[in-house]
Amino acid sequence: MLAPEEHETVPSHLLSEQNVTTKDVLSRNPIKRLEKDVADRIAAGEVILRPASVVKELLENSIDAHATQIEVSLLDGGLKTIKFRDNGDGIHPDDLTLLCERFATSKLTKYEDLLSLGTFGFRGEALASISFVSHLTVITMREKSDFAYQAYFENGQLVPSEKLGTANPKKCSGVKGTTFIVEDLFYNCPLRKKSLNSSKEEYRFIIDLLMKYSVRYPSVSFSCRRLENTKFDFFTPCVESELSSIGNVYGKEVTEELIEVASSTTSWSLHGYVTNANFSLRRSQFIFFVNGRLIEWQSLKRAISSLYSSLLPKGGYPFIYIDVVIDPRLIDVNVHPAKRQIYFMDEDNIVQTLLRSIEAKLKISVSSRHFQTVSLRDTSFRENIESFESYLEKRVGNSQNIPEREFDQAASETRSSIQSGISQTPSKESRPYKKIRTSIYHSSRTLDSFLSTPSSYCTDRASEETFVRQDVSSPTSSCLHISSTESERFPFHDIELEAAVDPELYDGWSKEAISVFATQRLKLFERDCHDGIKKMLNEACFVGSIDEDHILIQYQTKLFWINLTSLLKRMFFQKSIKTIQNFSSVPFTSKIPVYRSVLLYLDNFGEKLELRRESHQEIGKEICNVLSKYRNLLQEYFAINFEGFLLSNFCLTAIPQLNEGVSLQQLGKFLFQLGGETRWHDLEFFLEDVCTALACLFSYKFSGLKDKVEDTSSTVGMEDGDNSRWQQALLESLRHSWEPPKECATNDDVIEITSLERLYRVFERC
Ligand SMILES: Nc1ncnc2c1ncn2[C@@H]1O[C@H](COP(=O)(O)OP(=O)(O)OP(=O)(O)O)[C@@H](O)[C@H]1O
Repeated sequence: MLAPEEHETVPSHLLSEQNVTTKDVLSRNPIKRLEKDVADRIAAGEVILRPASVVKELLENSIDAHATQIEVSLLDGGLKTIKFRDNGDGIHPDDLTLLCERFATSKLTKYEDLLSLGTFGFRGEALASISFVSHLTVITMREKSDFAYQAYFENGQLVPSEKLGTANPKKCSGVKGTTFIVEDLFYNCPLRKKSLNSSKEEYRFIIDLLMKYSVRYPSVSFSCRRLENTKFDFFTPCVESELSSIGNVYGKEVTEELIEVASSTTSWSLHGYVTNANFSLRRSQFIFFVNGRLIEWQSLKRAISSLYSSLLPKGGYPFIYIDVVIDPRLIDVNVHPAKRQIYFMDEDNIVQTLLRSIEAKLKISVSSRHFQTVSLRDTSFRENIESFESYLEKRVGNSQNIPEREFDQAASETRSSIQSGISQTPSKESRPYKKIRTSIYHSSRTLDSFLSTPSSYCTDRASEETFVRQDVSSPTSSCLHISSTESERFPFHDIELEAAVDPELYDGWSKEAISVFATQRLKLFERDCHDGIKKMLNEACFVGSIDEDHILIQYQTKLFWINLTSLLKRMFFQKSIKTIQNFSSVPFTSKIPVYRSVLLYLDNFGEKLELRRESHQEIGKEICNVLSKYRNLLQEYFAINFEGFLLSNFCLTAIPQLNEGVSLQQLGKFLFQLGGETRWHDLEFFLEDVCTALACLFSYKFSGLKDKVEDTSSTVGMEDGDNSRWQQALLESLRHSWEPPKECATNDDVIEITSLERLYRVFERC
């Protein structure tokens, strides 16, 4: 217990000036029980994260209820409505009262049942959670029953009949199975709703989930469509094997490249399919099932990724499907609210055995590999493998034109016609993945079929005085103004860009991991700091400009030749690392069209980069695709914002504030560098590459700098030339806190040209 006087030692920062007394600060908030509905809603938020979580829970219930057909229809990516129908066992009308009550289940009666669990469900939590965060309607009918029953639920309970003005549950017509209608998801959790992605992305997550389950459950037919459409966006017929299902869902091209792996012990067995070393995807696909349950198995994912990383080309990833059946007593499924992870007693053994098995099989394919590697001028550019996501898009887009099935009508003949329609329709898609690694820099393919060549787009650099700068005249505005001479240069038929990557792919990229990276790098900068150069830069005065990159400065009695551009890059790089996750975003008043900016840059500098003119459009398109795909990461960590999903309207809308402005001319280079040179697959590389691109962007002159320069006492021999004015302003930024590395003293960034003492000696000799 604290002595009374010890209470007075409250940290001063807790006391504001507004007459807050020590007593107020110490007044306690007593512990109270949360209201039941608040507690239930919080618990529900752990189980139901997004529309895809609802579909996952309902899907698992359907499989538990022996369904062989599952149909999902969505309005607004599931945010407005999820209609989910199965042809499973149905629910007994007597069970409807408890159906959505928390901890009410037909699958578990005592704790020990967990040790022999043969179902997905066991907690009696899923439907309750859904009913706490949405309006839920259930229509269900059991076999041989005369009626179906329709029931409305809210907050875990049947809505009282008086409130509805009709019986609840009430009898209605129907077919065997259960339909769930989930409306206005998160209507009472506005923050959660806000944090969700666009409905298009939420829709993708659901399709991705259905794809994975359809591989593991080939005897179940899955379909998904937008509620407003009659045609299915995704459909899988019942097939005999997982391999056929992979072919149907991910493409025959993948199945042709798969190797089967299998292994077993007395307590577990596994089998699966993995792609060989001659084949790669642009995005990894890991599908892990344990005892029929889809899980995230991070340790296995990491181990397999590192095995393939030495075999596949940079930017190439494998397709992995592994199904493990294990004695239920050796796992604990009750470790994650959304059941995405499980605890294994024999995990290391399983992982090691599987790795050995994959390695052995891969060795065979490596020895006969037919990978062609083209040496790239700029090796960090992505291969021209068609992207997995656009491939999915195509498959999803090429949906079968199947008439809508009514919810309340049995239509088995429709189903069989759907299935026969599918099996008879040969796949028209072009080969989705290319085995041959080619650089888009050197690709001879052009996009002329859908893009007109922007011959008039080549601009004279001198006339291209297009600058972006912060509005210094208005201190309240943090917007950048563009005075662009750009006009609509060329028409093109539009191309849809890739949407953002699945955030779950980057779940290892936690805020803590990024802070650790930044802290380590900053410590390194400190350790590697050249104190002499630091002091000199702080105190030196500008003497004159040598060229765009170099200046002369005077420090004490010495004259130094400085590579200003190189020092600025180092400084802005450090500043970027320091600010990761904390950048303030500076929006452009006019958005920057990404495709045209990159083309402008390539038209001017492509030759220097040894790029063929006819490949510029293709590179531009690929850069837009990559930036569009990783837009969420760039926004979250660097405040670099994009908008638009079409090539024509894809724009850069904001950049982080590292300096007071940037040159529009440099923006083209920046976008080219960001999209073409960032290594997205690894957290450290990603952070480093984006910081490098930002450093390059901000270390060049922009017109606003000229206005900022005044004659100061630190200026000697001021020249009128354009360079010297902005170089002086940039020299000022080098005086701020940063750590010039020791390397600057040896790599010609800082060279002592002469000193007063040496000059005296020369004069003396004269
Ligand atoms: N599609 C369905 N067909 C038949 N019965 C169902 C269906 N969905 C749910 N049920 C019944 O409703 C009960 C409650 O379902 P709920 O999803 O809330 O919990 P659970 O599946 O038992 O456990 P968990 O919360 O772990 O998923 C189930 O135990 C099952 O008896």
